[in-house]
Order: sequence, then C-alpha cells, then structure tokens
Amino acid sequence: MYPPPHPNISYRNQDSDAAIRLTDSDAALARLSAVKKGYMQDPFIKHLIPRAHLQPPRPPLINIGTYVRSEAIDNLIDEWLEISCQDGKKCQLVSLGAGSDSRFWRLATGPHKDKLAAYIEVDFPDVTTKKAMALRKSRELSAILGSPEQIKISHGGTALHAKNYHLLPVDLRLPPSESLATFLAKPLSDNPSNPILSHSLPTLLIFECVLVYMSPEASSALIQWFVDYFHQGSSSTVAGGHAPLAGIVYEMFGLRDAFGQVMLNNLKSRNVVLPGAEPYPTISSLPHRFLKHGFTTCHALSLREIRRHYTNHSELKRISSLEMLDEVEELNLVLEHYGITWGIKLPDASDAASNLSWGKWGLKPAEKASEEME
Ligand SMILES: C[S@@+](CC[C@H](N)C(=O)[O-])C[C@H]1O[C@@H](n2cnc3c(N)ncnc32)[C@H](O)[C@@H]1O
Repeated sequence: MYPPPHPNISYRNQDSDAAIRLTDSDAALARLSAVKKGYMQDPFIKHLIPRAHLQPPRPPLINIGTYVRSEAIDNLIDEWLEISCQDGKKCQLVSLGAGSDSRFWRLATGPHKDKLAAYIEVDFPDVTTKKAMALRKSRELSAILGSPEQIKISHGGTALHAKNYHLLPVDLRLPPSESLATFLAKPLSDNPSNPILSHSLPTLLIFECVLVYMSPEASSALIQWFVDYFHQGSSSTVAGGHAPLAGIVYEMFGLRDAFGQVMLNNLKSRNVVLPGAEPYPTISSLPHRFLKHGFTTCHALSLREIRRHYTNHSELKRISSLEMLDEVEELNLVLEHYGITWGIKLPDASDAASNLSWGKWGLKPAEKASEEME
C-alpha cells in the first residue's frame, strides 16, 4: 500500500530497480506504523527497520489497508499450516520478494513453530544484504535463527542460512533454471543429500506485492518452475514425492479505471511501473494467475470484500476506535484495487479426502455482517 510520491525525494535519477527496491521501505514502514498504532502485534518489525523509533506514523487509510491485508494473509497461512501439517508432518514456505518482512520470526515463535521445516526468503541482492546485516545486528532476531554456529553467511554477505531459515539473493525476473534453481535445487554443503527446497514437503509460495513489478511472462516462468520442480518430485525417481504446492498472491489489480490510473501515475512519478497488473483488470481475472499452471482450487478477494465480509465486527469496532478516518470513500476505492489470490495444486494421485480438505482452504466469513462499518 503506497503513499503518494514524497515532495522532498527526487526519484528522477533513480534506476527503476532502485525504485522497486524502495517499495520494501513502504511496506515495512506501513507495517511498523500499523503496529505502533495498535492495529496488530509484531514485536519483530522494529528490528528490521533502521531508526524505527523515529519513523512517523502513516495515515489511517494506509494503516487500515495494512491491517486488512496482513490479517487475511496470516489467516490463510495459519489454515494452510493446519491442513498441510496434520499427523506431525512438516512443511516449507517460500516468500518471493520478501523484503523486510518479519513473518518468519512471527511463525517461528508462534503455535506453528514446530511445523516449519524451512522458511526461504528471496529478494534482490541489495535487499538481502541489508536484511542479513540487520539479522546479525539484532540479538532478538538472530536468537530465533539458532545458535551463532548455526548461522552462516555466504555469497559475499548477500545470503544467509540458518537451521530452518534461508535468505537468498535472486532477481526473480531471470530464468529460474539459471538463477533461483542454483540456490533452491542445490544441496547445502553440510547437508549434501538434501536441496534447500525439499521435493517432498507441502510447500506454500508467498508473493506479497512482488509479481506486479515483473512482466507477466517472467511471473509465469517463475510459477511454472515451481510446478515442474514438484512434478519432478512426484515421480518415482525422487524419494517421498507427492507434495501439494500452494500459492498466495497479494497485489494491485483493476488499474484500467480512473482511480487505477491515478495509482499508476503516482507510481510512475516514483519511477515504478507495474507490468504485472496488466493481465488482471477484474477480480475474476486474478485466479488465472494459478489456474493456467494447473492449480485446481483458486480464489480471489479484494481487500474491500475482505474488510466488509471476512473481518469480524468486534475487530472492525476495535480498529475503528484507534484513529479517526475521514476518507471512507477513498478507503473503499483503494481497498478495491488490491486483491489476495490463493490456490493449490495437488499431486495427480490425491485422494478424495485431501481434495475435500483443500477445497475448504480459505478465509472464514465474518461472524457478524459489518455493513454498519461502511
Ligand atoms: C512492496 S515490497 C514487499 C515486501 C514484502 N513482501 C512485504 O509484503 O512486506 C516488494 C519487494 O519485492 C522485491 N522485488 C521486486 N521485484 C523483484 C525481483 N525481480 N527480484 C527479487 N525481488 C524483487 C523488492 O525488492 C521488494 O523487497
């Protein structure tokens, strides 16, 4: 969720990748602001942002949007973990374009901590270098990664490996077989029999506001690489195959209307373009992101729908008491241009019971209708 261009920042001389990398600060500062204002809890984000205590709060509209998006994605991930990790099974999550996200630390200290076999974060090398430095600097964050001997820095400081956490420097627009695969499909030196990304564990791909910056072709190649990786894993040549592959995407959509054009122009003046939004003019177009790769169950909801129909009345009441919001119309306009899409690709031989439980993966409708909050 982006603020308009800052009047004191000159964006003109920035290369466009630098401008894309800067969107990580927007996301992290929005989260920090929502946490400071009491929308949600996250004891870790302040350790990932330089001078966090000096950062000014974001406007209520951005705080609310950040809250709706984070709660919805957290709920989807919690439910995915519950369905995937029955009977003591472990699973792995891959966050593409993870930036300064704190989700690993929240999961690794929460009720699902024993279910994480691996949590893998990928971003541009500049971003992973900064994150690796922040992790080493913060006692709170590195203690959760493991003992000092378990934390290893590699690739000139751009990559970091711990017990069940990996931070990897990759430009996701490059052909995955030549870039991402060189990290994920290769064994670690101290564990030569297993690649970082297991072929056989249930896996969730998290694309939280990243595919929108890439061409549709590059995004498709990326998702297809994961599909092929697990398809290969389900063949008899790889022990323990048959891993379900799930994905969650959060991003802007529907940008062909007047409000969408304003969003695009705001970003253009910051040197950011959104080629990835072009094929998705409506909410009903979003599931194609996964359906075209053979995913079976796919859903998409706008943040406006999620706030209205999937957020409990008591929560809406609580957050509406935190700050005055004057611009309800504008809030709705913004929220209807951001969507969350999720889908699952089950192995070909899946039984009826797993089809049934995955068919139910989704957000729970709110306990009470919240029209009065509109
Ligand atoms: C808006 S931020 C979102 C960060 C994080 N996912 C979150 O939601 O808090 C977008 C992130 O995607 C990363 N990103 C964008 N394009 C990328 C690419 N081609 N390769 C790797 N990372 C990319 C940026 O560097 C940035 O960290």
